Amino acid sequence: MSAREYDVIVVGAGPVGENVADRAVQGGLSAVLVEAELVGGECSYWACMPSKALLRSGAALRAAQAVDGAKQAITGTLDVAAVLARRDRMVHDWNDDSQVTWVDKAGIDLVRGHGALAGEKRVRVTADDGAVTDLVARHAVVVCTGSAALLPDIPGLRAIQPWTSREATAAQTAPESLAILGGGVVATEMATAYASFGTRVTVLARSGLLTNEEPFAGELVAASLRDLGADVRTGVTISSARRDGESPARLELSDGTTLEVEEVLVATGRVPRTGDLGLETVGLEPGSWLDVDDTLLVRGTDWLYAAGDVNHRALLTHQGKYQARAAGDVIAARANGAPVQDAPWGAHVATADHAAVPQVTFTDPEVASVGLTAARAEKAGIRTRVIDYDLSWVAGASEWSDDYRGQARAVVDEDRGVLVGVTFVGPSVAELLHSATIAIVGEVPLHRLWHAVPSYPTVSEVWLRFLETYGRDSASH
Ligand SMILES: Cc1cc2nc3c(=O)[nH]c(=O)nc-3n(C[C@H](O)[C@H](O)[C@H](O)COP(=O)(O)OP(=O)(O)OC[C@H]3O[C@@H](n4cnc5c(N)ncnc54)[C@H](O)[C@@H]3O)c2cc1C
Ligand SMILES: NC(=O)c1ccc[n+]([C@@H]2O[C@H](COP(=O)([O-])OP(=O)(O)OC[C@H]3O[C@@H](n4cnc5c(N)ncnc54)[C@H](O)[C@@H]3O)[C@@H](O)[C@H]2O)c1
Repeated sequence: MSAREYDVIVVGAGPVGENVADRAVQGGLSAVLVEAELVGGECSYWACMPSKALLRSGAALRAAQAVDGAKQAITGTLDVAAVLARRDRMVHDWNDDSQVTWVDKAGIDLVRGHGALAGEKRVRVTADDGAVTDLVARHAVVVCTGSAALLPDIPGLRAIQPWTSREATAAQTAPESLAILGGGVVATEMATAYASFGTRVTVLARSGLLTNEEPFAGELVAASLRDLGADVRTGVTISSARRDGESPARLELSDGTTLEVEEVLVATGRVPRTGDLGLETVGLEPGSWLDVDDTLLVRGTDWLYAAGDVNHRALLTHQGKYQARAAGDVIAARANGAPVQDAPWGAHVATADHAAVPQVTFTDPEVASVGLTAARAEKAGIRTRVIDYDLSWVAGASEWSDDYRGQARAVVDEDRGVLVGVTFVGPSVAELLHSATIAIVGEVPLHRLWHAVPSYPTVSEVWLRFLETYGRDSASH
């Protein structure tokens, strides 16, 4: 059977693959998506969307409980079955019909099955029933296969069939008890969700919580998890695990204690989904993250691109979709012989991956950060000044809640007079973050930020407090 030919073949129809194909088609090219599971990927069905749905109801309840007058109206507790049903609606009951309709309308072809490289510009797709479709690309193959949960090599751990993020986000009931291994984003979000369901949660974090963030972020999240009833243990990990039949899992911990729990969630990071991708047919190492340049081209090739989690630049949907726009557009530009804008901040490069990656962790309080932490900025050799501000001191915070707890930090590059990092920790700070992203990407000088006046009384007045704390030269003259 002869191979079907397209300008661009995209392997993996998660949020990133969908966007690469869309941009390529908008650039006048033909594109095909290859998908082994559900169109929409991990993000739509087992990650961003279901996890946020599991968190939102508890956050809404606690927000109302923090305001006198509203709290008196609350007489019940979280309805866990209703939360899970809302999550089911959010993931369309794990049915991808609506996304397939979008792909079709966007003018993108779809081939279902497992895709693997079969030499330069060639992809072989094997469907569940064993049927094989061979594809050949005129211009580019783009790998957007994402990542999967990493299971550390701990004796007995695999045998007890622990939950990963997939089982935690797709659960149909809340277990009575849950141990969570890890202190990162998945661990803290799922600890928040399950603790609010009434599950007895134990977090086992070998270092602190959210150690990639400013130190106060993990401290505030740990305190609030404890308020929710979770047992947060740091400096400890699982040494071995065992489960007999249907009985609880028995965990031996590194501090010599034991823990018996109904379920164990392993949230210790990700591995690339490249193990069975045929990388060896093009001289690359199976199972490795794909190293790309700023146009998302895999180094050492002129036809293979990788975008999203699989290139390990920033494991976030929005950042992967940003890369996808650059990749789809640069493939079209190169195919059409149009100029390539690959200078920093050009249309065809993912410069923000290095300078301004925004991330919100939807714990309670939320952690919203962009750019460098103070420690990272210092390590990068930037002459910094750190501005700290207690978010509860702004008028908007006291209006928002009767017990507002939050903290904010801005990191200034003293030589350039611009911000290089901002972190907000507090209730509902997620929506504040984009202001900081714009300030960093736009390299807005601090003296100009004085003219960006935040509305009174909103939490965004923290921007004015940052500036007042930093000081204004003209005040002393
Ligand atoms: C619990 C959890 C919560 C998260 N929450 C957020 C959040 O709130 N916000 C955020 O920005 N990020 C979040 N993330 C991260 C986010 O899910 C990922 O960054 C995002 O899904 C990456 O998109 P992607 O398209 O690169 O990969 P994926 O979404 O993983 O999609 C890859 C697709 O490729 C397919 N595929 C893989 N191999 C093959 C193959 N060989 N052939 C054919 N198809 C293949 C897969 O089936 C899948 O559909 C979360 C992650 C987790 C685990
Ligand atoms: N809201 C969001 O944007 C969101 C939500 C969930 C996940 N994500 C993304 O998904 C990715 C994966 O999240 P994650 O939480 O799995 O990874 P992570 O890298 O955030 O955290 C991993 C945690 O596991 C610990 N760990 C690693 N190996 C271990 C071991 N062998 N034993 C014990 N502990 C170990 C680390 O110390 C760390 O605390 C992240 O990069 C994150 O950005 C984003």
